[in-house]
Amino acid sequence: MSERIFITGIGTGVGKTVTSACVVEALQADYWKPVQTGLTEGTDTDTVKSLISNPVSVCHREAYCLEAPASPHLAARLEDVNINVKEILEQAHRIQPSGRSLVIEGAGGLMVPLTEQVFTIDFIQQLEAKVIIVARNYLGSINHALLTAQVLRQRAIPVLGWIFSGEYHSNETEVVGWSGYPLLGRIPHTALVDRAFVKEQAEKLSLW
Ligand SMILES: Nc1ncnc2c1ncn2[C@@H]1O[C@H](COP(=O)(O)OP(=O)(O)OP(=O)(O)O)[C@@H](O)[C@H]1O
Ligand SMILES: C[C@H](N)[C@H](N)CCCCCC(=O)O
Ligand SMILES: [Mg+2]
Repeated sequence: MSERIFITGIGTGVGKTVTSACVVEALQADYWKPVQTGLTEGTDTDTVKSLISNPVSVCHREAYCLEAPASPHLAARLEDVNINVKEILEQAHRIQPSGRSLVIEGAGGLMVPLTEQVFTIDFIQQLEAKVIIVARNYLGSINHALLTAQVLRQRAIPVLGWIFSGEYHSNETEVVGWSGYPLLGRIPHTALVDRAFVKEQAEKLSLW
């Protein structure tokens, strides 16, 4: 089935990339990070490439790789680059694998601006993608998680559900209940994020 699955988060640094690798592995899907910002610690694409072991998945080249570890709109401005969302959407059509899903990872959360006019949530809508929300437990995460769910519901964007990353907290169960979206799984904290861990976690996810 040729689905577009957009991996968003309740913010940045919540585990989207590791979760993307698990979803890619579980579905033998392709992976794409259209806009990468911050290059000093390597790219999410290279991270996912290093974590998947199935022979089918392809990790596609980013549409934009920007130096500054910042919002895409700002990182682009700092490099005098113009992010062209129309061209990114055209690239999405070109790379969509036939008969398999494309896992697309955003930068940060839903309201991160790609340009001064187009926010990540607008981009998701234009991609006609279904969404997986990645959440991590920290003081303040209930608010971030429910705001994310609320905006997706208000924009009638199809949501597959939640994947929680890191240590379990009882808040998870309540956030799932309050949001009305299902729990697809959780990816526990591990001392070593490697292929074996991703393969093991991929087998536990209930994605359909
Ligand atoms: N299950 C896990 N166990 C241990 N460390 C993890 C786990 N998941 C993610 N991490 C680590 O947490 C950090 C942030 O995770 P990750 O890069 O997946 O976040 P992100 O949401 O993709 O961030 P960005 O918005 O920059 O794309 C990384 O150093 C990653 O290796
Ligand atoms: C640089 C980092 N790796 C992220 N991809 C960028 C996240 C941008 C967040 C913008 C914001 O919400 O303030
Ligand atoms: Mg990432």
